[in-house]
Amino acid sequence: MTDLIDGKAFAEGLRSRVGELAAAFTAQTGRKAGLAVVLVGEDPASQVYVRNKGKQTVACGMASFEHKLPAETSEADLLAVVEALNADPLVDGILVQLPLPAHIDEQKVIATINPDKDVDGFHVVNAGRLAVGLPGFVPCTPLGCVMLLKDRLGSLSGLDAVVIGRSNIVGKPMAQLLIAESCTVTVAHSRTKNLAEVVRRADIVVAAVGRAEMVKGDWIKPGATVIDVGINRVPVPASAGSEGKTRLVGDVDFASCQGIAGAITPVPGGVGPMTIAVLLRNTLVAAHRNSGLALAPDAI
Ligand SMILES: NC(=O)C1=CN([C@@H]2O[C@H](COP(=O)(O)OP(=O)(O)OC[C@H]3O[C@@H](n4cnc5c(N)ncnc54)[C@H](OP(=O)(O)O)[C@@H]3O)[C@@H](O)[C@H]2O)C=CC1
Ligand SMILES: Nc1nc(=O)c2c([nH]1)NC[C@@H]1CN(c3ccc(C(=O)N[C@@H](CCC(=O)O)C(=O)O)cc3)C=[N+]21
Repeated sequence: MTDLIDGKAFAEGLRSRVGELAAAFTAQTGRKAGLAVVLVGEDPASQVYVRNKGKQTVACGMASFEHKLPAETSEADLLAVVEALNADPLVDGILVQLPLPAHIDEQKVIATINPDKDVDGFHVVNAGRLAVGLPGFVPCTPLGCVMLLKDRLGSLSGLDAVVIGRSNIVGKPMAQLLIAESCTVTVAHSRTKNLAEVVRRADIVVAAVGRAEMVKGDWIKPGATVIDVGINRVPVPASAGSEGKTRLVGDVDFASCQGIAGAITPVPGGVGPMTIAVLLRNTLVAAHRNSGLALAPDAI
């Protein structure tokens, strides 16, 4: 039997702990922890994310500041918005939605965010801290994946992990976190030879590819734990009344993994909700640090 890893339920629990600590923060400081989200243009994936995030930030007792800028916004204007947020004492965390329009240099924008407000963990300072094992902000999606893995498996020590994807926001930090958990980590990507065979060695498979249902059940070692990071919107197969409708699927072919994987995250309801819950957690950690308040490392 393949167990379902209920990211939605786990994320709800995480958000309720964040909510309690956010209320305590407000009682102590007389203000709410604040998260600013900057969205440039109308990328559909980012819009899904912003919609869920805004609601959940407020539901956790934190302040949400949304800055929606037109797609034609210049790089200089965006950098000025980020600098204003860096200087704003009510803003603890800053998230600039990626991808940005092609005329804006993403690295330049990320480099402008104060690393102490970089709740996405994308700034080179935080990437470097993660690489050398210093405390800092860790990217939300991979951290959420590790939380689910540890909840399911306990210690990850000595397990073989294959991460498919090597992006700066998911694949690379995911590999760093799994190394820190003492997994033996393989990072696969578009040039990997015999991908199915590589994946078949893994006790843990993390798919972050951006290709709908690419990873098949017969690539999975029986009993392996499968974490599907993919968020792909695909058309519903043609039938009466379904014209123009879409649904979300992951990078893993969920149906063919049934009866083979030991456990698997669904899409939706798996990693996506964890990303937002960890973002709120990181914002609360930032609020404490930026106010000089202590927060036990294992408090959330
Ligand atoms: N659930 C969540 O909260 C989040 C979900 N996502 C989703 O996760 C997925 C990955 O996102 P992201 O890392 O930003 O994507 P990127 O497009 O930045 O990276 C994709 C990676 O997959 C690799 N890849 C592409 N095609 C293949 C292939 N055929 N075989 C093996 N590897 C391949 C690429 O290799 P190469 O480097 O060689 O090009 C690249 O390293 C997407 O579906 C995205 O929507 C992203 C962020 C958050
Ligand atoms: N700076 C930055 N940081 C990000 O973390 C970031 C980003 N930019 N750009 C876009 C991607 C994508 N991403 C998602 C997070 C949650 C869901 C999510 O909540 N998904 C729900 C489904 C939502 C629905 O029903 O449509 C789920 O999987 O259950 C989706 C997508 C974060 N990203």
